[in-house]
Amino acid sequence: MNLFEPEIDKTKNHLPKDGIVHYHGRIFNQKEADSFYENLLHTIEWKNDEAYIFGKQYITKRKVAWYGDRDFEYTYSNATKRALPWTKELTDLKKVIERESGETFNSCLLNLYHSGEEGMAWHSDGEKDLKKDGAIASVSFGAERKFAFKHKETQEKVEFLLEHGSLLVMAGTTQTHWLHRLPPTKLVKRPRVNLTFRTIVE
Ligand SMILES: O=C(O)CCC(=O)C(=O)O
Ligand SMILES: [Fe+2]
Repeated sequence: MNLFEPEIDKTKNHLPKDGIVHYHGRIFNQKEADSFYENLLHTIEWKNDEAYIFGKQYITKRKVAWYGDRDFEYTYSNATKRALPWTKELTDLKKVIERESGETFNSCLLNLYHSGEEGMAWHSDGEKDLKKDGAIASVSFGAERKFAFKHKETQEKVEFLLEHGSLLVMAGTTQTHWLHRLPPTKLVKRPRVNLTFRTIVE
């Protein structure tokens, strides 16, 4: 037992109702996490995201990339994207995440936030291409950032600090009843890479 780091209960549901969120904490040690972080920054085909809102095109500062088992098409914010084939590191990472979470995934959306000024607004990942109530595994590398859930009716909030090399799993009816966001902050200057492993239905 480590007396200095609090034990994390990976089986604890952090949502009080209407969904399941498990936080596994840091599942990679410092060296492994540093290595994935550097590797992902340099090997992923990062692109600025585009969204169409009321027909007007917006380009995000945050960069994104999408990988999958096949060249899936995936639509959100009225823009259609096509998945790239898994890289060696993503395949390795996916295996570890599937073992740790007990779930399987066929695609991954990656986000690169250059600093705390970039975040993601309240949303849920309930697009029609996604498996209904399918688990989403969120892996974080780089700067530690706050991550929040808000219940769609009661506005109840649950917050996390997503650490370097950590895993958070959203499951059950989480996307139906809860929103989540990555709040922007002036306090964080370093980049963060996030991967969300998902299941697309064909
Ligand atoms: O960066 C994060 O931690 C969350 C990303 C997210 O919610 C998404 O890609 O749908
Ligand atoms: Fe999301």
